Amino acid sequence: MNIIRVKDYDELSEKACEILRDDIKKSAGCVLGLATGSTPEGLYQQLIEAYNKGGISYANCTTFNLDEYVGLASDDPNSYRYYMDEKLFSHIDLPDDQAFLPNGFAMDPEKECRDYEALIKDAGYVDVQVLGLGLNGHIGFNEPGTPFDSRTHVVDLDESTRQANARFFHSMEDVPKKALTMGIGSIMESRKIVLLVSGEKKADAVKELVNGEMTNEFPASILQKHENVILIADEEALSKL
Ligand SMILES: O=P(O)(O)OC[C@H]1O[C@](O)(CO)[C@@H](O)[C@@H]1O
Repeated sequence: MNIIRVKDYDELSEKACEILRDDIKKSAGCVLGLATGSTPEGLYQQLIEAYNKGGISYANCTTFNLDEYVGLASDDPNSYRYYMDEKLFSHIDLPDDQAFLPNGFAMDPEKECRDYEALIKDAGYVDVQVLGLGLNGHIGFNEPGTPFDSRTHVVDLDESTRQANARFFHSMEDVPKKALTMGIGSIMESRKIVLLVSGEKKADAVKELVNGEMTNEFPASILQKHENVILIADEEALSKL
């Protein structure tokens, strides 16, 4: 794992933007894997700024997001589709029909998961996947105990994950109990992974990620096995290494 140490969150966002921008420029048909949560927000802002300066186009890119809550419509401000539209898609020239997220409102969620896998395969798999890190080591919504070879699937969210995300909802009861997520096996097929971690509260998780044993009780530990992972982390997140 290649670790890039940065001073703070702003530098983390700039560094991640540089990497993605170079990949997008290198391959016009770049397939991007995208994440939600608080951590990539700065990256998306940077990407918008870079786009506004010119010289970069998403017209031939395809994007696949990691996950989506079950039961939230795309116009629900807490859905990840809404998040992506607001924070990135509506500001760049990525065509709507090239931006994919699992449909949390699908009538048949299992079929939706199979179809999502097929779409990723048809696109030639993900070139560069952006990832955040959950406090319990989750990647996407793959909670502890998820098999390393899992494909896109429906998950019951951990109570700790629901609590961590409750800040976005009116009350704890409003936080969905299920989600659709790309599996760990699906994530591992990405050619390159850019993992973003910021802040002191993630320091224990980073220590486990880098020095812990590889176990599905800490899903992100599988990344030790991937040949092309770049961890961009700030000083606080790296403070326990
Ligand atoms: O960046 P945050 O908000 O700390 O979230 C970390 C991870 O948790 C999730 O938000 C899911 O709980 C992921 O989407 C994200 O990668």
